[in-house]
This record gives sequence, structure tokens and C-alpha cells, in this order.
Amino acid sequence: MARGRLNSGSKAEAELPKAKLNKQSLRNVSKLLSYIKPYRLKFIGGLVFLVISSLVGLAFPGFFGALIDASQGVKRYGFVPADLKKIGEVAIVVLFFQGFVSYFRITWFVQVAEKSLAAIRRDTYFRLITLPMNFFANRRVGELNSRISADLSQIQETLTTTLAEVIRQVIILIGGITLLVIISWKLTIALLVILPVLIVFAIVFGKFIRKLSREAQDQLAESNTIVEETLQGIANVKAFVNEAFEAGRYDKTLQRVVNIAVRGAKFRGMFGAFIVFCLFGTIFCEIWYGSYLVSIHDKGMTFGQLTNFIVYAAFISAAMGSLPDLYANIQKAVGASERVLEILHEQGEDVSINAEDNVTKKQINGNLEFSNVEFAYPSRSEITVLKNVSFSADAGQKVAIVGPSGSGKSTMAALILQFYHPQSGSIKFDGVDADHYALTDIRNQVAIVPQDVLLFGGTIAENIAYGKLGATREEIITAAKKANADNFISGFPEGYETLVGERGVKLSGGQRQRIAIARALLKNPAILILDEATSSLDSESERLVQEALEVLMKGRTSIIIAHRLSTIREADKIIVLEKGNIVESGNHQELIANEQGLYRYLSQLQFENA
Ligand SMILES: Nc1ncnc2c1ncn2[C@@H]1O[C@H](COP(=O)(O)OP(=O)(O)OP(=O)(O)O)[C@@H](O)[C@H]1O
Repeated sequence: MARGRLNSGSKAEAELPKAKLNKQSLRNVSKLLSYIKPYRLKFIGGLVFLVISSLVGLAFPGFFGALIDASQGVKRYGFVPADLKKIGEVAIVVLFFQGFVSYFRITWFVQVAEKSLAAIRRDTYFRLITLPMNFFANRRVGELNSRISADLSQIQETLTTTLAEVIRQVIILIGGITLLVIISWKLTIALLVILPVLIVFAIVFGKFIRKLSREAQDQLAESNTIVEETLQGIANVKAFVNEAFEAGRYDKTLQRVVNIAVRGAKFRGMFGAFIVFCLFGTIFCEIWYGSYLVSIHDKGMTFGQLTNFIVYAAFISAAMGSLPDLYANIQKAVGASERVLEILHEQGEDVSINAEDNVTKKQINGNLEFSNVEFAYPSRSEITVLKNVSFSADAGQKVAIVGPSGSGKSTMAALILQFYHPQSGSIKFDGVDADHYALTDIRNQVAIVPQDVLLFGGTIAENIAYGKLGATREEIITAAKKANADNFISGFPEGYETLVGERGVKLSGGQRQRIAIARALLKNPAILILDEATSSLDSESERLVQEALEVLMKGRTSIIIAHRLSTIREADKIIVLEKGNIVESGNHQELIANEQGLYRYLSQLQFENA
């Protein structure tokens, strides 16, 4: 029987897919074992102690037999006198030793597993966050999350518990059967003929019952979804007077739950009857035959031996019963390891895990140039998103990019940030190709104020300091003041210590943007990308954000992805994109003068809508 968990990992998902165990998969997994290397002495020590404690555990029931025999005046072993007191003394010493060995086995295994798993977790997480954006385009966050949680917990469980259990159970199985044969080969043969058949039957039957109960759980989950949906959309339910409909829908799924559960109960009952009849029947027959052997004295066995036999028989039945589960656990762990290794083997971006390595080495003044940039997202390589795009922004200039939805504006921002690389053409900073800069040099000196500002769970101060991790409190407050954020922050009872994010206060769109502006101010970048929010703020909030943006843009190159053309009249240059091509560029006056131009058309459209 698998033991309780000894470690901190959360319960691994029962549904983790199993992998086939073969040479290749085991070779793959052995790569993860390199994480155990630094702790190999402890690991080997733990293994040795495990073998010792398993052997001692196996030998211990010998005392029961010896005690019973001694009580009847029969001396069992040459080295143990037929004296209850002496046997008791030896047993206490052995128990003490067993306790000592078990303590170190458990603590060492857990220490090795926790430390090496923490290293694997850290490496996986770090690799994950340094993988190129394209990697994330093809994967769901939930799937990646489960690599870090469920997959790694499964590996952890295997290292701390399953591995030890397999070794223990195999020792018990081999040692136990050997001892049984020594005690009575006749009884052993009888046992070994019946037991495996019963266990295989019980396992197959057990699996079938588990499948049924999973089906019932799935049904229950479905009915819970109805409750959730209905409660979330309660206003809709009421407005359409659909209470009866919803109740009926819920009732139907409940009925299905009951049907499956009742069907499962029948099989469960049969299983119970089988266990009672066959398993207990077998035990009874064994004891019956054993008692017969005891009764014929000289050719048979002693009471003590019969007791020993029964205890060992229980041991090996439990060991046999636990092996399939343990095997399935190892299969799951192998599958989990392969998935984790997949991430570890991915090529990450050139960002170091040490913050000191990521400091800016080459300064950028703010001159930016796209020349003949062609780009298609690697995940959709057949669609060219940017075609032959060329433009330049001098240091300190404001350049706006406008164009219909899907024309490629955000893609240009992604290219400036080096999230992707053009298939042809080049992007230059201060006249030098982006490839000649360290990736971190570019990202350190380019800041983005995105449309949708993501705030991390933490305080407002921490969120602002995300732009400059070592910022002092004064720097944070100064940035917030410049970003027109200090007023609303000071209005909260906890001020800068107010928690935001899931468990904190919910900030309005305009407030979040001002926090993002403060963040960018702290970062003090040479090049700024503003992805203007599409959803309009109320006019007061917009004024505050706009003012803050003006402060932020001062003295740096600003690339403004504009949705509302009214905000970019003052831009030094406006680039008009259409389906990935630059169709026009110039300042507002020049562009508006072109009667056939897209800019003029878009302006008119917005003016009319307004
Ligand atoms: N990660 C991605 N993978 C594949 N295709 C993408 C990806 N992101 C955007 N695209 C596609 O690239 C094209 C340009 O998208 P982009 O987001 O740059 O347009 P946009 O001008 O910023 O649009 P909007 O104004 O709606 O934000 C679109 O056809 C879009 O479907």
C-alpha cells in the first residue's frame, strides 16, 4: 500500500497521462537525475537505510513467532533463548535501531527530493519565462502551469515516496516469500496459487469501479457548472423567466449522477461480496490448513510458525496489491519528466538568471529605424503581417502609427521590443543593427505602456517599482506624482501599501494606466512605446492620463500606436499602415491634405462618429 505523502507537493493530478516505460523514456528521465547529483551521498545513504529498514521490518514478525513459541516452552532460534524477557529486550533494541534508521531514511529522502525538485522547478520556471514569445503563442497558460505544478509534484512524489515504496515492497515480496517457503512450503504453494489470481481480479474490478466513480464525478462537475453559470448570469435567468428551465436542466444532470452512482454501487456491492467470500475464504482455508499442520506436531509446524506465516502472508499480499499502483505512478512520473524535459531543452532567449548580468552595457540614444522589414509570425508563416516596412524616428521624436485593426501596429511594437525578429530587412537602434546589441540592452532601454495594464498581486509601490526594481520610496512617489497617480494613491487608506491585483483593490482603467506610466517613468527609457487604450476613458480621466503621457514622452523617442487620431495631431511623424504596408507618412497637416488618403478617410470617420 502506498504510504502517505511526506513532502510539500500538492496532490498530483490523478489523470496525468502515463508514459510507456522503455529504454528511451528511462534514458530521458535519467537526465533529470543529474539534479540529484549534488545530494548523491544523502540519496545513497537513504537507499542503504531503506534496504536495512525493509530487511529489519521483514525480520521483526519473527519475534511474534518466537514469543508465542517461547510461551509454550519451544525454543525457536538458536540465537534467541526461549525466554520472554530476553526476547523482549532484543526486540526493543531492534525497534530502537529501526526507528533510528527510518528517521534518517525519511528525512534524507525528503531533503534530497525537495532540494533537487526546487532546482528543477527553478530551472523550468526560468526557462519558461525566457522562452521566446512564439513558444507562448502555441500553448495555453493552463497547460504550462500544470508543468510546474502537477508534473513536478508527480516527480516529487515519485522521488520521495514511490521509489522508496517500490524498493521496500520488492524486498518484502522476495524476502517474504523466501521466509514463507522456509516456514512451510506446502502452505506457501497453496497461497501463491490463489493469491495472484485474486489480486489480479481485484485490481481489474477495482479499476472498473474507479472508472464508474470518475464518470459520476464528471457528471457532478457538469451539474455544478450549471449552478455556476446560472448564478453568474442570474440577471439573465430572471429577466427571461427561465427559472423553471434552469431547474429542469439541473435536475436532468442530477438524475444522471444518481443513475451512474447507483450502477456503481451495484458493482461495489459485488466487489465487497467478492472480497468477503474469496479473500477471507482464502485466509480461512490457509489458517485451517495451518492449524491442521500445527495439530500434527512433529511433521507440521509450531504455533509461532503459523503466526509468522499469517503475518508474512499479509505482508506479501499487501506488497502484491500495491505494485500496480506504484508502477502506474512511475509511468506517470516518467511522462511528467518527459514533458518537463521538453521545456528544459527548449532554446531560451539570451537573458541571464543573474540580474547583474542584465545591466545595460551599450547605451541607446533613441534613434530608431526600420528598413525593408518583412515579417510573418512563426506560428502563421504563410501570412506576411509586415511588408517592406521602412521608417525612421530620430531621438526625441514622436512618431505615431495609425491604421485599421489588424494592419500590424502592435506587431511593429513587438518587433521593436525584439519579441520576434523580421524574416528580412533590419531594425536599427542609433544606426546599429539590433542583432549587435544584447537583447537585455534593448529591452532595458525600451518601455511600453500597453493598452491593458497588468498589475501584479502586491502593493501599488511594488507595482510601480517593477520599472526599476531597486527604486527608493522617494523615486516611486516622484514618478507617481509625475504620472498624476499620487493623488488617487494617497486617497487610499493604505496609500502606496494598498494591495492591488486579485486579492486587492480593483483600479479603474485610467488609474492602471497612470501606474503603468509611473512604472515607465522610473525605467527612464530612451524609446517609449505607447499602445493607446481603445476603450475610451471618461474625459477627466483621459485628461489626467494624457497629461501624464506628455510628461513621460518628454525628451525621448515615442512610438505611439494610436487608435484615436485626435491625440496625435502634434506628432512629428504619422505612419499610416494598411494590411502591413506603409501607405502614407507625414505630419497631420500633410496627411489631412491628401484627399484620397487613408488618414484623411479615417479622420473623417472618427470625426463623424464623435
Ligand atoms: N501572435 C500572433 N500570431 C499570429 N498572428 C498574429 C499574432 N498577433 C497578431 N497576429 C496577426 O497579425 C496581424 C496584425 O496584427 P496586429 O495586432 O499587429 O494588428 P493591429 O494593427 O495592432 O490591430 P489592433 O488595432 O486591432 O490592435 C493580424 O492579422 C493578426 O491576426
